[in-house]
Amino acid sequence: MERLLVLARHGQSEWNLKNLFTGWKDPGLTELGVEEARAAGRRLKAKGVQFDVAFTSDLGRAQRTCALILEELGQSGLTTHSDAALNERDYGDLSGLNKDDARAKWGEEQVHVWRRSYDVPPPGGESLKDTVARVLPYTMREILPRVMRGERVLVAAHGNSLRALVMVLDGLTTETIPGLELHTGVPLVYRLKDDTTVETKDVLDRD
Ligand SMILES: O=C(O)[C@@H](CO)OP(=O)(O)O
Repeated sequence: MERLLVLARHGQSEWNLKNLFTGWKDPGLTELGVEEARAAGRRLKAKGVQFDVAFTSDLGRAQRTCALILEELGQSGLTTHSDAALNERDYGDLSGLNKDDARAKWGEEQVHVWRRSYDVPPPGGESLKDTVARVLPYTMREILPRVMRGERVLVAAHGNSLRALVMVLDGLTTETIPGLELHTGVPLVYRLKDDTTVETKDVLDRD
């Protein structure tokens, strides 16, 4: 039995392009972001991938990416569950601020810690640990059981909400997770063993 789980970060958003902290704000995709999402769908199609169900967040950039991937696969209208549990990490008071301005104000190191550390939240926002605390229970309850009974699952979400999942799947630690970056529109194709550990992982990177 194939236990297929594909994770895809949304395509470039308007605030990614402007280098703004986004979190729970809800900007749309740029034209490049739309193309990134379609290209991700085409790369999955070239691998012969089809899905039985999809999951995404309550934010439009992820939902649109999910729909564009499915459209490229000829699977528009596939059952898709949206849930805030898969939302990007909340950047709190940093939301809407320019990342370079933030570095100038608080320093490179502090901004890197807020962006990539495990347990240090940005002011008024969520740490990755806080994000794991909502992504993981939802995944264990709603997504993993489907994968384990052979449903082919797509999860179209966000850089940090997917880092929460990749941390667990790849066995990363609080020391190694800061080094993990997920790129826009690059699907991670996981096949799991019957004990839920990872059998294979393919990164369908841009050519
Ligand atoms: O601003 C955000 O919400 C995230 C993802 O775009 O940014 P970062 O990669 O800096 O965590």
